[in-house]
Amino acid sequence: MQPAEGLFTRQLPGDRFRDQTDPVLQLESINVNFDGFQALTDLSLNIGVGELRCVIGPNGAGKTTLMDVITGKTRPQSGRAIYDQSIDLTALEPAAIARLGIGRKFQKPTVFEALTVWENLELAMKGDKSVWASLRARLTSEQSDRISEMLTLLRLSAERDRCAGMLSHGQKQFLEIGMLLVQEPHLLLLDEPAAGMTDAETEYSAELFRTLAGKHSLMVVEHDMGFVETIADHVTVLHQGRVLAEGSLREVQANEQVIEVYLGR
Ligand SMILES: Nc1ncnc2c1ncn2[C@@H]1O[C@H](COP(=O)(O)OP(=O)(O)OP(=O)(O)O)[C@@H](O)[C@H]1O
Repeated sequence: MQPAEGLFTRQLPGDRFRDQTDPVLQLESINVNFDGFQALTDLSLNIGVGELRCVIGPNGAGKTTLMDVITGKTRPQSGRAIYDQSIDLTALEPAAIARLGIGRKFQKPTVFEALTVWENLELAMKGDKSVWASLRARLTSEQSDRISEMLTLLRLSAERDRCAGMLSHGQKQFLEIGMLLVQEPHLLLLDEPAAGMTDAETEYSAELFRTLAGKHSLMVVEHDMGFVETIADHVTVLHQGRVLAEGSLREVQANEQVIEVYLGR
């Protein structure tokens, strides 16, 4: 079936066969063991095309390890991570996985502080060249328009010529999300994106993620339940490396085991 127009930012080989209910990512019985410590156990999880999934869980539940498996940083002892219904990510290197359209944002923003906001986006868009070669190469007018649009979306238009190091923590977080978005990812992995943001920035993050879902698939690891409540269609609760519960936030909050893990009852 043809996907809805505008659902994908760039074509993947499987696009013409799928619709929004199809998975972009299928984790199947993933096991990760670190020197005898079992960090993920038989973990299975599907993310739909255009879905916004929140992954929550107490400290040490395995959320970071899960993202590390998807991005190729950690290789599981067993299990598969099928992307685009055909590619097993567990056999690929991190750079190859990024090229397939999987972008990851870590908790701490990593922007080039000495460069301007515009230059940061320009570099991210041009990708793999060295910094100076990249900045010397001219942008096409289409690329410039795309960066301008991104600045508007991120509410950073007034900051375009400021050094990124001068931005607030929240603005740096937005800039880094923009640096991922100009690379047109299909699947975005975001680790506690609202941490350290002001209330207004958190509110805008929620609005931004809801706008991005549909066009991109998003997996958001988050501790802030208020934030999860405002963004998530679907929540997965991890505990001790396993999926403890899955469903709407209301459903998982009513789950006895989840209440026990979170509230210690
Ligand atoms: N390289 C490693 N070697 C040994 N143990 C590890 C390694 N990486 C993670 N672990 C362990 O695996 C478990 C899961 O860790 P992980 O960082 O994935 O949890 P998390 O849910 O992201 O926690 P947090 O919310 O605190 O970030 C933890 O007990 C951690 O100590």
